[in-house]
Amino acid sequence: MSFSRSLKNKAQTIWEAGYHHPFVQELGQGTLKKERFQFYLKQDYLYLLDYTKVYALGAVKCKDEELLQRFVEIQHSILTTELALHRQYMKQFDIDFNELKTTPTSLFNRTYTANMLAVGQTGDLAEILATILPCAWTYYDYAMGLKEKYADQLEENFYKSWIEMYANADFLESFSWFFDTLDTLVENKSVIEKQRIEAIFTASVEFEYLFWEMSYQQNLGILHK
Ligand SMILES: Cc1ncc(CN)c(N)n1
Repeated sequence: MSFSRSLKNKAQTIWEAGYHHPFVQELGQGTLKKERFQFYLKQDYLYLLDYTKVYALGAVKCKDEELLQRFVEIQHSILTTELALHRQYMKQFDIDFNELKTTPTSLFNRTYTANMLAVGQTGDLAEILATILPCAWTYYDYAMGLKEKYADQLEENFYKSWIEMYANADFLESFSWFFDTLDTLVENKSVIEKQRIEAIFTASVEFEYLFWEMSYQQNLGILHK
């Protein structure tokens, strides 16, 4: 197995813990309390805005035109397609879009994006791909898992369009790009440099787990309790 494809196995324990987190499972069953999803939606919207900036930092470091185009394309699709679905759900929840302007970004949310933005500022392209990849890969993997596991309940599931957006076969193409690019970028790296990339990847998988937990607990941070 190639270096990039084996990263999931390196983070296996936390990867599986994320899939089995009650937030994810209840989403698949359609039983997730609306307040929890509302909390998640608002935090995730704020998260995604910062997340797209990591692509911008990656774009700055691209020497290759095709790579540059990919970074910009993925950034654009998050800012359009993914955020559009969030806005759609917000409407269904009667969340006024302006509410976001006064919604504090939770302490943990800021920690996660600050970590990625730091890798974006200080890391090379391989490290940047390692920090952003779990965001896309865990969602695809979990959504595919949920779609299959709860197939017989999917039609009545309020969260169906959320699951279907992430369990989208079109993503596969972008993953092969992620994997192949990362594998090329690590070709001449030492064992220690590769271990650092694995650690960056695993940290983002852990952050993903904690994002579910934060949303389940609707935890903005100590000062907001
Ligand atoms: C926290 C988080 N991680 C990943 C994704 C999927 N792009 C997301 N919307 N939010």
